Amino acid sequence: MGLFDIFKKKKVDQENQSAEVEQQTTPESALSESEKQVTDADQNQPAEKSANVAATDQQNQPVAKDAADTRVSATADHDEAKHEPAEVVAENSKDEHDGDQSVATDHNQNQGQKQDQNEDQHQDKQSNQDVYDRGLKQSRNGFAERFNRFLANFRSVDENFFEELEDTLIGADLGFDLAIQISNQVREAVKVQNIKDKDQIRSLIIEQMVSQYEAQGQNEDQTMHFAPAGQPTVILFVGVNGVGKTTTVGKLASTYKKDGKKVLLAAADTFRAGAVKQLQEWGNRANVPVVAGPEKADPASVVYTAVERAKEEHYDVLFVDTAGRLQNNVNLMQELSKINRVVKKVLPDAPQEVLLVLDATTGQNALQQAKLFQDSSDVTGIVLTKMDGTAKGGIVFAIRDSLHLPVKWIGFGEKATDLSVFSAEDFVYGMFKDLV
Ligand SMILES: Nc1nc2c(ncn2[C@@H]2O[C@H](COP(=O)(O)OP(=O)(O)OP(=O)(O)O)[C@@H](O)[C@H]2O)c(=O)[nH]1
Repeated sequence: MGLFDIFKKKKVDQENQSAEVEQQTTPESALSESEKQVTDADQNQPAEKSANVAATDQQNQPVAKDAADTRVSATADHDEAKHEPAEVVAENSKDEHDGDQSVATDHNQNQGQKQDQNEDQHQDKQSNQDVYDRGLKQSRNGFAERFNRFLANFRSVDENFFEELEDTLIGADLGFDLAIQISNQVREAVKVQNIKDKDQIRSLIIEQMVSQYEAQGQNEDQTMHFAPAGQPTVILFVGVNGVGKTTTVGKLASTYKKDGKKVLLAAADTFRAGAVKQLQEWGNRANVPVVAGPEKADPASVVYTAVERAKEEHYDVLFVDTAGRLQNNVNLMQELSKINRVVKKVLPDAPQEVLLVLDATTGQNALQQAKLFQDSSDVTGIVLTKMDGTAKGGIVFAIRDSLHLPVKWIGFGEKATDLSVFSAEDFVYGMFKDLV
C-alpha cells in the first residue's frame, strides 16, 4: 500500500471511529422513543446518567496513552532492529521446558503476551498519531489556510493556476525545485485524468505531494545504528547554534535511560558559556552522568575522556553535544573532524551516528546549513526540532528532496517527552488530514 493509500485508510478509520464515539456518547439519540421508555423504566436509571457513564468509559479507554511511553517504545522498536527480538527470546526459553503441559502453558502465555503486545502497539500507534496531530497543528492550519486561499480563486486549470500552485508550495517551505516538480506532475495527471472539479484537484495535489515524497525516500535508512553488543554506541550531535542540540541530547538521554540503557553525555560545546551547565541540568533530570572539562577546554579532549570512560565503564550509549558556533565555519568544521578522529582513536567503528540538528522554523536556511555540514562531516541523519513552532511544515519535504538524508527524530516542544521517532505516515496524516 502506498503512503497516500495509507493516509486515506487512516482518514476513513478515524472518521468511523469518531462516528462510533459519537454514537456511544449519545446513546439517547440512538434509541427510539419506545426503547428509551423501556430502558428508563426497566433499569430505573436516568438517561442522562447512562450517557455520562458511556462518556466517562470512553475517556477511560487507553487511547491516548502517555506520550512518554510512546517514545520509549518507539525507541525500543529501533533497538529491535539490532538486538534479538523479544519474540525470539520467548521461543528459546520455551524450548528449554520438557513437559507438554508447561509448553502449552507457555504457549498460552506467549499468545496472551502477543495479544497484549499487539494491543499496546495499536495504542502506541494511536497516541503517536495524537502527538503528531498536536505538534503539527500550526503547520496543518497554516498549510490548509494557504491551500484553501489558493483554491478559493480556482476558476479553471490554466497557466495561472499552476503559477499560483507553485507560489503556494514555495510559500509552505517546500522549496523551488520541488514546487516545480509537483506542479508538473499535477499538470500531467490533470491531463490524463481529465480533472476539472475543484475537489478532485484538491485531492490530486495532496496525492502528488505525498507520492513524490514517498518516491524520493525509497533508499533512506531511517533506523538508528548501534554498535555490536558490549561496545558503546557513540552519537554526535552537530548543527548551528540555537537549533536545539543540547535540548535534543537531553531528551534522548531521558528516552534511552527510560528504555533501560546505560547512558553517558559529553559536553563538547565548551564555546558557549552556559552550554555545559545546560547539559548538566538535562543530565540531572535524566539521571545520567555528564563528562565536562574546564571552561574553554579543548572539546576534543572532553570527547576523548568521555569515549574512554564509555568504553571502560561499559556504557551503552554516549551522546556528544558539540558547539554550534566558533569564530568561523572553517574552525567549526575543523573542530568537528577533530572530534571524529578522536572518537575513532578509541573506538574505530564509532561514531555510529552523526545527527544534524535543524530548526524547522528557519525554513530554507536550514537547508543551507545542512549542506555545509553534509559537505564536511559524515552526517547520517537529521533531527528536526521546533516543528511545533512553524506554520509551514513543508521543510520535511524539502529536506528529503534536496538533502536525501533521513529525518530520524522530530521535536515538538521543549520538554523531555517532546521528541518522537520520525514517522512519515504520522507526519503526512498530521499535515493533510483536514484537506482530503
Ligand atoms: N518549541 C520548541 N523549542 C525547542 C525545541 N527544541 C529546542 N527548543 C528550544 O530551542 C532553544 C535552543 O535550544 P538549545 O538546545 O540550547 O540549542 P543548541 O543547538 O544546543 O544551541 P547552542 O548551544 O548555542 O549551539 C531552547 O530554548 C530550547 O528549549 C522544540 O522541539 N520545540
